Amino acid sequence: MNIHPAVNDGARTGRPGFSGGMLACRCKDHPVRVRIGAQVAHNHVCGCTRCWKPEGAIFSQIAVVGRDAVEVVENADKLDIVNSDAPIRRHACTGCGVHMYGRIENTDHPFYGLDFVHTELSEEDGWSAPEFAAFVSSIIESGVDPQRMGDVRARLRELGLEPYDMLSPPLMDAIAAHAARKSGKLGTLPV
Ligand SMILES: N[C@@H](CCC(=O)N[C@@H](CS)C(=O)NCC(=O)O)C(=O)O
Ligand SMILES: [Zn+2]
Ligand SMILES: [Zn+2]
Repeated sequence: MNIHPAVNDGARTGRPGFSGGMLACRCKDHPVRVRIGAQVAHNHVCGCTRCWKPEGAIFSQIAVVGRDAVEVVENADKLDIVNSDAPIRRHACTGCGVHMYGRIENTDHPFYGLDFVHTELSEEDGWSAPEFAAFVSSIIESGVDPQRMGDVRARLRELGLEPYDMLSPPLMDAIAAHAARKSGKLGTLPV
């Protein structure tokens, strides 16, 4: 089962002190290069239909990093936004189709300030390893037989990637806290 090449044989662990590296698209000529000037956080595999996946993989692998740490350093003219209406504007290479970074422009979005990147596009070792599996049920929308979902979730658990049908509890909590902060209810209900 090809969950994702970066995790199929067990994911590499991140290196303490690692502070970023270079991403490159898959074009042989004039590849787009994006410098990431920090370690990523919340690395995970995502089963949604919108995130870029390598050929044959059921999931993408995606992490976040502060937008100030993301800089396109070569062939920026090859980038185009996949869907400007999506909350995450995925900047993809028009040559090879790889998504180089996803950016949120809505300052009210709970994750504003964070960009989404695929660390597998880097040759460096040391990026934080994927920690969980998000949007797992969404793989059905890509064509996976619903009857295979038990096996997929079992395989994810075997790989140490707890499956969630949206995001992990810390990220879901961050989204809810953002909403509660806006409504003025944050922390007002004692438990
Ligand atoms: N079931 C939908 C889920 C799409 C979705 O909500 N994806 C999440 C995870 S990447 C998201 O935050 N999307 C925002 C966006 O695509 O801009 C699909 O697979 O297309
Ligand atoms: Zn390319
Ligand atoms: Zn996704």
